Amino acid sequence: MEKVILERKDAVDWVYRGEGAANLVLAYTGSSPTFIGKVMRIQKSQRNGKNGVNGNGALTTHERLLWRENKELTASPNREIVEQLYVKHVMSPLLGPTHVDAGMRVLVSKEFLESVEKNVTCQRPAWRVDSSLVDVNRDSALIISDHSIFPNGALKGGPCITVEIKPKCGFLPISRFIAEENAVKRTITRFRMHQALKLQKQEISECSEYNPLDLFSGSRDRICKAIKALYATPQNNFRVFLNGSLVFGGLGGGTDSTTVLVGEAFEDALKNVIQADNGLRTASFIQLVTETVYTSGVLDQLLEVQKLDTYDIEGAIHAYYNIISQPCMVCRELGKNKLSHRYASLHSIPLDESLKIVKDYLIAATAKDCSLMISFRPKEDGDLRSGSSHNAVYLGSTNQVFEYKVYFIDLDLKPLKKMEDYYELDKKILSCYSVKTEHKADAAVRIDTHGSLLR
Ligand SMILES: O=P(O)(O)O[C@@H]1[C@@H](OP(=O)(O)O)[C@H](OP(=O)(O)O)[C@H](O)[C@H](OP(=O)(O)O)[C@H]1OP(=O)(O)O
Ligand SMILES: Nc1ncnc2c1ncn2[C@@H]1O[C@H](COP(=O)(O)OP(=O)(O)OP(=O)(O)O)[C@@H](O)[C@H]1O
Ligand SMILES: [Zn+2]
Repeated sequence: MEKVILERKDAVDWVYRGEGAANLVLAYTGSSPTFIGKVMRIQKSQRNGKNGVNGNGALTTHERLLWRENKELTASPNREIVEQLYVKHVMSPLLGPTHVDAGMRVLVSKEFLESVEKNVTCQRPAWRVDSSLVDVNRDSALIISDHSIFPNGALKGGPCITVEIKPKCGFLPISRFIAEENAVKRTITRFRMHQALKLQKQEISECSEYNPLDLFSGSRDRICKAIKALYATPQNNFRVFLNGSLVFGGLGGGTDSTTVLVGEAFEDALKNVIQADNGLRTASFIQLVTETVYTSGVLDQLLEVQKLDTYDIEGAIHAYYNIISQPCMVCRELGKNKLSHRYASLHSIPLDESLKIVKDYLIAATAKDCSLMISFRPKEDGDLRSGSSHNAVYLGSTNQVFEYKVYFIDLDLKPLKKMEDYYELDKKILSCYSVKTEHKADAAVRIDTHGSLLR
């Protein structure tokens, strides 16, 4: 960890970049070489007093058991160090170290955090301010490379455009532990079903047409379809930054927040990057992102990690109860139901096996929730051979070559306790989706009856 301690006076150098449910991210505007080209990720606390299930402490006893093979994690004195080491020792080897920056921790004083909080409040979305605030009781924050610029600064080496994508789960589960009445999970993506629940809860105003299976398909056409859908309904799955400033998508995470620069304004923002006539740049940009996702193959690696979830929550939840040595609440509920014997086998497996099932499930959960940031800058010599540490991609429509880099962000460790929430949310998503499809089926029958009557 850096020996410096950031004090109140240092807060002015850090400006609001964005946030998610759990963290606030700031960009550096000062002149210290240690921080140039970096962002700071600060943990937040929830105003309702519940700090989610993440908590502030180190690993719980059961989590220590779960991660016992990762000595670095179990030896960590607090959650912040655990989080950083989880990225470094668990996620980075799985996703490829060239795509992950685990960051470095820096000490911060309470006054620094209080000052940062005060400075950025007016830029945060009101609903985020209402629900969370900077946790001023932490004594460190994470310093990570700013993935929305290239390492040598914002503008040196030409303009940089970055797309941030939160792809979510890219496969359909096939676990034999999925109950028959939930078979829809095998054919409809979790993303699509979750959209119905989010719509019902008014978290979004319309359902996205984005299909994660397209993005992960490995087919150029389907990847392009996915990017177009993300552009049409960005929610919290798609953002674009120009030289580190947000130019498209919602500010502050969340699913349906303010969209900045649409249509012509976005076309305009692209003008120094994409050499096409006005009105044609957005289409070329979508092509560039498509081509890069396709040729980089970076999502193949992510999909492999997501697929560590082989049991689905309907299977993994039983292993969870084995680990915490408590009566399985799920089997208890299913008690009188004849289906419960399906899960009996899971309660007689060795502890090691339960630990592996749940550990893999949680690693997969991280991979299903992370985002990737892909940055581009035009390559002046037009040479596809790299010549630098970055890869290059050719954009046919404008005859340009771009250097690009890909990084994963938000690779947080999911707390063990969240298994129960995962099970409950899965039930909610399914029940909301089933009600919706039943309504549709009813309506179809009514139309049909009506139609038949008219014939
Ligand atoms: O459960 P999901 O799929 O809704 O994912 C949650 C995300 O919702 P999303 O559907 O992507 O809008 C959610 O994102 P938002 O807050 O909606 O932007 C978080 O990423 C949450 O993770 P954590 O609790 O901060 O560790 C995510 O929780 P995890 O399931 O990854 O633990
Ligand atoms: N290394 C980085 N470089 C540039 N921008 C970043 C970086 N890390 C995060 N950001 C920006 O900050 C936003 C919030 O960060 P992050 O996703 O880590 O927050 P979170 O609270 O963990 O999110 P979630 O709601 O998914 O839990 C991101 O959506 C991204 O726009
Ligand atoms: Zn059970």
